[in-house]
Amino acid sequence: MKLSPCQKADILIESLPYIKAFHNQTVVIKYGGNAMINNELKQTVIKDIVLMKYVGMNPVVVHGGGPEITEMMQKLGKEPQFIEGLRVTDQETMDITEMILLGKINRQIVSLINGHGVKAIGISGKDGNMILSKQKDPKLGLVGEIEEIDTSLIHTITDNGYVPVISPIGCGSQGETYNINADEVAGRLAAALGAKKLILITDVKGVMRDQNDSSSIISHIKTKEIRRYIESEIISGGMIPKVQCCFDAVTHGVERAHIIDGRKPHSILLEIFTNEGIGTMITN
Ligand SMILES: Nc1ncnc2c1ncn2[C@@H]1O[C@H](COP(=O)(O)OP(=O)(O)O)[C@@H](O)[C@H]1O
Ligand SMILES: CC(=O)N[C@@H](CCC(=O)OP(=O)(O)O)C(=O)O
Repeated sequence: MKLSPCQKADILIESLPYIKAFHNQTVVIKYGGNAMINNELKQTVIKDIVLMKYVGMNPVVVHGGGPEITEMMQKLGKEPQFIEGLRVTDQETMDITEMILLGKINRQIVSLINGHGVKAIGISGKDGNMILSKQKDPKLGLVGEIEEIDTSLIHTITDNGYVPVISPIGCGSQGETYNINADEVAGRLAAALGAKKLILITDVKGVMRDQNDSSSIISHIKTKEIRRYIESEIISGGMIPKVQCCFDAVTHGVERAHIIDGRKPHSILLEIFTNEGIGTMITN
């Protein structure tokens, strides 16, 4: 369907209230590894982030990369093991994780954003001692739990017009390196930055009552309902850290958190610039 110039102008005008509401506001976007399925879709996600920056918003990107870490571990003959969605991380796994997240995926996202004329800077939670962490549970090895986030480096980056791209790696008080679930980093960071919105991009339509039935999507969840959904096992596996991080964010001042489908082209724009919204919205 080809739009007339007037129809195109109408669409732009429709987005005006959203552009106004989000002007100078921080939006934390967590780009999950499962949603990085092909280069074309990656480009649409990146273009949405670039557009947000050009229209005056302040996007902060936290990326995952679980599937690529798993692939590299298997190539190197290591069997990945997860407990409640978290990767059991020995020293060798930590080295692989840092190499893939910061050395590969972070660099790729930075290059893609830079390619559109917006300047991005890639960092991990170790830079500037940003994400101070401690061991979460000895049985998980070097998996980190966030103790404190120092947002001063992010402010320095954004105040100078750059888009920060953050790998979910934390530092211990004695210089240790920790592997942190990217959803957890995004939720805590959104709260620490006082973000207006947190958007988690994944590879399902949102939270569904029945995972095999995409029409069963739950479009709005209130924080007080989350526990019931987890206890009744409607929400399980990798969706648990996601809703928990949304809970953390919206109970610490973030207005809304959204779980949306990165397989749908321009899902971020649909979420921010249209009335309908997509995926699952979580509010307090
Ligand atoms: N109620 C639910 N609705 C949708 N997905 C769910 C639900 N409960 C569990 N899941 C699982 O959560 C997964 C998303 O988490 P995860 O694989 O960790 O994504 P990501 O790599 O984007 O962080 C889905 O692929 C699905 O298998
Ligand atoms: C402790 C832990 O599990 N860390 C994650 C970090 C990457 C991540 O969270 O990636 P996704 O968002 O793509 O799942 C991992 O090692 O896979």
